[in-house]
Amino acid sequence: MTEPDIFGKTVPILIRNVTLNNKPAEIYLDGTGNISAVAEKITDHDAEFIIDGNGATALPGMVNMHTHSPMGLLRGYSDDMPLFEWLSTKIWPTEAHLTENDIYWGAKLACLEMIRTGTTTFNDMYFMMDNVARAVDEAGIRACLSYCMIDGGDHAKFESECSVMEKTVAALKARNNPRIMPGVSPHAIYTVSEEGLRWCAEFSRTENIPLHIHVDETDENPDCIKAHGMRVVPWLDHCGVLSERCIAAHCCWLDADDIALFAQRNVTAVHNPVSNMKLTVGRALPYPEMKAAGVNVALGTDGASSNNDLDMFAEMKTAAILQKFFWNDPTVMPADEALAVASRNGAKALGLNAGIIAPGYLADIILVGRNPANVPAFNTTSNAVYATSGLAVDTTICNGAVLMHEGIIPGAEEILKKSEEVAFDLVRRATA
Ligand SMILES: C[C@H]1O[C@@H](n2cnc3c(O)ncnc32)[C@H](O)[C@@H]1O
Ligand SMILES: [Zn+2]
Repeated sequence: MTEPDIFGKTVPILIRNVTLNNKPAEIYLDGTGNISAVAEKITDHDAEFIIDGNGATALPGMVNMHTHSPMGLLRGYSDDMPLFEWLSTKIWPTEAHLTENDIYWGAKLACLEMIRTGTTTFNDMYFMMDNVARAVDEAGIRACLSYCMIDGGDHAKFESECSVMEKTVAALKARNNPRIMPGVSPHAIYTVSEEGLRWCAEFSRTENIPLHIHVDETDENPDCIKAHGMRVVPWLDHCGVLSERCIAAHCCWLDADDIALFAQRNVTAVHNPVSNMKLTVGRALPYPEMKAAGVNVALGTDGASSNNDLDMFAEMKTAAILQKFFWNDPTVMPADEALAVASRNGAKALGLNAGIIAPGYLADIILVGRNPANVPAFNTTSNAVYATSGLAVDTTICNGAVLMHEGIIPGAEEILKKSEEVAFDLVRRATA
C-alpha cells in the first residue's frame, strides 16, 4: 500500500531492490533534489521513506523535448490530414477560442499523462504560458516553457508579440521555481518574419535561455529559397537563430551542409517520429548523418493532437525502428542510443544535470515494475526501448519528490474529469 505522505515532498528517500544497468542497485536521494548515492547496498542513510522496487528497472526520467502541452484538449479532434490543412482548417481556428482556463486544464492533463508514462521534463511551446506554469508547479514536473511567437510578417503584430514574450519570460522568472525554466519560441520560418526571428535570437542570447523552433518539418526549402535566396538552415543562421541555445524540432529535410552548420553552431535537433509519420512529412530526421557530424539529437512527441499521446516509451521505440527502416540499416540507433536520445541528450540541451542515474545528478528517476514485457531481463535497456509501454512505469520521481507511486497520482480523477469538460466546451465554442 502506498503511504499517502510519500507524494510531492523532496525528502530523503532510499530506493531498494531495483535493477540499474543490468545490475542490482539501491539509490539514495538525500532530500536536496539530487541523487547522493548509488550502490549495490546502502546502509548509511537517513531515509524518511523507503521504496521497495520489487525488482523494477530504474531508468532516468524521460525528457520530452518538443511538445505543445495544452493540445491534449484536441486529442482525436482532427486526424488523418496533411500538416498545413490540419493547422489551417482545424487547429488554428479552434486555438483562436482558447481561454486561460483551457490552457491550464490542458496542461494539467498533459502533466498527468507525462508523469503517468515516465516523463520528468518537457520542453513546451504554446500560448498563455503562465497557466502552463501553474499546472507544472502543481504537478511537480520540470519544464522549459516558451511563448510561441507568430507575427505573420505584420510589423504591428511583431511588436505586440515581443511584448507578450517579454512579459511571459518575466512572469516565469518571477515564479522562482527551479523546475520551471523560461524559453523563447518563434514558431517557424513560414510564420515569423525576419525581424521576429532576429528579435527572438537576440532575446534568447541576452536572457541566456533556450530558443525552441519548428525547422524543416515538411520541405520548407523551395519556398525559403524563393523568398530569401537560401535554404532554411542558412536563413536561420543569417537571422542569428543558430546557437547552442537553439532547439530545433523535426529537422526532417536537412542536407549535409545544413547538418554541418548545426554541428558547428551546437544546435540540438529534436526527432518527432510519430507526429512526422502521422502527418506524413515525407522524410525522417537524418539521424545517421547527424550522429556522424556530432549533432546533439533529442526526442519529442509533438502535441497530443498530432501524436496522439505523450508516451516517450512509444516515441523511443518508434524512433529506433523508424531510423532503422528509413535508412535501411538495422544497426542505426541501437537501444542505448535511443534511451540517451530520450533522456540525457534533451537534459543536456536544457543545461540540466539530468538523464543519468549517478551521484550528483538531479533525482529525476522512474521505475518500470516487473511485468510480462520485461521478462527475461537479459538487457534492461533493450526491454525499456523495444518492449515497454509508458503505462508500465509505476513510480515517477522528479527533483527528488515522488509524483507517482504504484501507479497512483494524487488528484488524477479530477484532472481527467475537468479536462474532458473543458475540451468539449472549447470545441463547442469554436464550432458554434
Ligand atoms: C504552438 C503552435 O504550433 C502549432 N503546432 C502544433 N503542431 C505543429 C506542427 O507539427 N507543426 C507546426 N506547428 C504546430 C500549434 O497548433 C500552435 O499554434
Ligand atoms: Zn510542434
